[in-house]
Amino acid sequence: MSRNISGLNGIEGKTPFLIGVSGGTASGKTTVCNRIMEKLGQVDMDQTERKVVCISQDSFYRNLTPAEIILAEKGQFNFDHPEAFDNDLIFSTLSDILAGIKCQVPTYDYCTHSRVQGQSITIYPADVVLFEGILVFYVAKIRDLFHMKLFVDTDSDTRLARRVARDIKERGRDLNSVLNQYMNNVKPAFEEFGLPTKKFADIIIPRGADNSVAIDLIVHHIWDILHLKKMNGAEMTPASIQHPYLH
Ligand SMILES: [N-]=[N+]=N[C@@H]1[C@H](O)[C@@H](CO)O[C@H]1n1ccc(=O)[nH]c1=O
Repeated sequence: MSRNISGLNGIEGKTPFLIGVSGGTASGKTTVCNRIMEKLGQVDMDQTERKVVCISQDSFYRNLTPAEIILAEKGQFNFDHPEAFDNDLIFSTLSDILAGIKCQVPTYDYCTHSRVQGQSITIYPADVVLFEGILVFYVAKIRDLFHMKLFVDTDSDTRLARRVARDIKERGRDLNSVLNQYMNNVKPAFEEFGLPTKKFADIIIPRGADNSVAIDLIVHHIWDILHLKKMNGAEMTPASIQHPYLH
């Protein structure tokens, strides 16, 4: 989802500030991204037009083989495993985004467990790009692309309650299949693959989108970095602010 916080003006060729947002299923990753986009608009009103874009890792689920589709329809395919994603496509797409190149992102359908043929979302060059998902920090070459890494740390019982409500309401599931999938795949995969990536985060956000103090701090830091970059980057940067985005 892309949001123009003050008018469309993606800057061709400029390197966007790339933020990775990870956390367990239903931890509030997407809501945190939306709060950051909204608040950046409020903080940044006096700046030149700035474009902020949010992309989901779920858009990059790989195509399944016919046998895997059958497993998925029985709730037995592990969508929480790193190999469920097209990681090479994620890497090449984020690399294009960092080069300021317009690119396409696939459209994924949770009900058919497959990409919608012939449909994609165009991502135009932006100032800030958020990339959110359960395993965005798992693959090192992808993890190393981010200028900032956030981990949304929400209690697992809260996440399960939200997940049950969401999957029944939005993804056409029944209670038993959601709980079985959670116990057999989602929970063990998060403990084996997702939780260990918390150590790569620059900022861990307890309670997710409810934590307005953390989100305000993050938004003001993003604004400072963008503002310093606009003031011709490193030579204007106080020694106290050393950030890879500025060099
Ligand atoms: N099952 N399961 N878990 C994954 C994962 O926890 C979550 C990631 O947003 O979406 C779920 N997911 C992904 C693809 C899909 O076709 N169906 C689905 O339920």
